[in-house]
Amino acid sequence: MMVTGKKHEAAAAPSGAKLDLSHVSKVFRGGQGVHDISLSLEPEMIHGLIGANGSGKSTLLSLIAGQRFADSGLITYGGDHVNEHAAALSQICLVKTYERSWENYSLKEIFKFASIFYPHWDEQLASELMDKFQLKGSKNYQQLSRGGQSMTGIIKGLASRAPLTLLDEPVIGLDASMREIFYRTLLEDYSNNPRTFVVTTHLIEEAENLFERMVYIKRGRVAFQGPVEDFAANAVYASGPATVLEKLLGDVRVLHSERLGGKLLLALEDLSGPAERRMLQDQGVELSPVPLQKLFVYLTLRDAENSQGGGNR
Ligand SMILES: Nc1ncnc2c1ncn2[C@@H]1O[C@H](COP(=O)(O)OP(=O)(O)OP(=O)(O)O)[C@@H](O)[C@H]1O
Repeated sequence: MMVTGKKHEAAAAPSGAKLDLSHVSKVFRGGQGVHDISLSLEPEMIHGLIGANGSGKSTLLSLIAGQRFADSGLITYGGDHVNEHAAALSQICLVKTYERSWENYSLKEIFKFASIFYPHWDEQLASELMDKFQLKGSKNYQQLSRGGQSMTGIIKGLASRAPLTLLDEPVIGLDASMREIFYRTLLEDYSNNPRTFVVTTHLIEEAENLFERMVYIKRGRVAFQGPVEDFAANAVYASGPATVLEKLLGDVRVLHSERLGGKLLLALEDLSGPAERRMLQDQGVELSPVPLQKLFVYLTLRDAENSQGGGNR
């Protein structure tokens, strides 16, 4: 995706602070929530936060933004405890999927409040985005479509220029062209004003090019954190003669299987190394990468099937 555009003239946001979570837990009645999460998010990167429905993404974001208190553990931003330092909070902008506190307010009022709260607010960017999304300042948040409500959140998130911006499912309800506007604007603004983003989404295929780092949450625990490439590196599609690949069916490493005539397609995790890859290729099996979205779907389905047990990821 091309990233071009002019620089906006808002006050430069201090960037580069690190977010650290140490043994953070928040457990709701029923046992769900987040459990013993330790994470360090490198500054000035776009981090993807992915996980199945109910895995704890929104809970984690609200803890980071200081909007919930953890039962245990410590969250610091630039060394300051997020629940105790108002200064740290004005540097962190959380955009929720739906903002109850915005009900009864017009967009003009919402952005006015935001401009007071966020010291690096960029009015010019906010008004450009309102034009791009064809939003009127006089409209009430509640009167907007689901997509319009997401656009309002996106404008708050981007125009806040907060050094740490947390976007919880920002593209819900947006059609394909509006999602494209969002992805392009995010990249453009990030490149002109580097800062840290954490973005959750279920549309991984679309967003994967945005992400430099990824955190994968499984049932409230961090199952993976690191570069996106590393997440997918150990999985491979193997497509070839059923007679060869059938021997692997039943192997715990098989994430997915599909028959196509006399051929079998397997998604395999953790092939033991180049020797095993060569051995399969010598028998007419083609190996290719598993797209991130597919891998996520296979892992999530396996997780749901084995919810009593536990895999590595
Ligand atoms: N206030 C609450 N009281 C009780 N349980 C809660 C509360 N908030 C969240 N939970 C539970 O905690 C778990 C994690 O919820 P959370 O909203 O963080 O998941 P999520 O990964 O954001 O899900 P989704 O992708 O569906 O938005 C879920 O099982 C949810 O039902």
